[in-house]
Amino acid sequence: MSADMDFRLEDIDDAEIARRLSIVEPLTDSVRDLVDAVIRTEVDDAELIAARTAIEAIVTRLRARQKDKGYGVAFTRDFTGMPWGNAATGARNAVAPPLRLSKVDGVTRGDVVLGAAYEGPGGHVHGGIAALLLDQLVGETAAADNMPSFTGTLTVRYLRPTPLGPVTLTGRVTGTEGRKTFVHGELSDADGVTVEADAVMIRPKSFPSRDQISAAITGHDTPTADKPTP
Ligand SMILES: CCCCCCCCCCCC(=O)SCCNC(=O)CCNC(=O)[C@H](O)C(C)(C)COP(=O)(O)OP(=O)(O)OC[C@H]1O[C@@H](n2cnc3c(N)ncnc32)[C@H](O)[C@@H]1OP(=O)(O)O
Repeated sequence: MSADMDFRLEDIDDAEIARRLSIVEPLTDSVRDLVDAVIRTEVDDAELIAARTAIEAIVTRLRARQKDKGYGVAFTRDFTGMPWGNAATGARNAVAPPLRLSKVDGVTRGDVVLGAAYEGPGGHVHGGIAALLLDQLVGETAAADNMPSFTGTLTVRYLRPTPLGPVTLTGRVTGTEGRKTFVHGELSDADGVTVEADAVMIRPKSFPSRDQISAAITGHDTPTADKPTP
């Protein structure tokens, strides 16, 4: 991970974050609903074509103003991260299931319902989706002070198929060694663990420090990442 990662300042407070989320999260939910409806609908071809026309009109409206590339990661001045485009948990990303992870007493945990959009084997969760969620889980578990580590190695064991429906994710740090953090993660259904993962998370030597990022987003410097982190 290098210096050209997209960090930027959003000079807003918690109330403004909440206000923005109150607008975009329902929009993202509606798009998830749309994806689910397209998969499961049994309406006739004329209805499908009419739906496509309506969706294309909405896409044109949204593209009236848009970013050049991805959403990037915005930070407030007090270093609250807003990774709203994130593929696993982004608040503006309808590809991501509506997963929110939180850390309590060293255990990261989250609950989410995986519907038709996440199917692999019939009626069951796609293995890549399980790996995606576990990767995010181990990432957030290893993150300290909102500074991410990156996945070096992720070993995933599929113990039994995971039925579509509600699942729980739990992760905990099992050890640290220099810039490496070892994390164990589990994805479970109501009957227990279906997929487990062990990860080596690494704080890259070329990653800018929190101070460098802070300076970059407030316009005093750029996160050149020349100086290795200790
Ligand atoms: C808003 C807030 C959000 C906060 C929350 C954000 C959550 C985001 C979660 C998403 C997680 C992701 O998907 S991250 C994206 C997927 N991952 C990536 O793209 C990573 C790509 N790879 C890299 O960038 C790099 O290769 C690194 C960072 C993995 C390692 O680079 P490095 O820093 O130069 O490492 P290096 O000095 O060579 O090695 C350091 C130590 O790690 C070991 N090591 C090196 N590579 C590996 C490896 N792949 N697997 C295991 N171990 C490794 C070495 O043997 C050494 O051990 P020793 O000699 O010290 O014992």
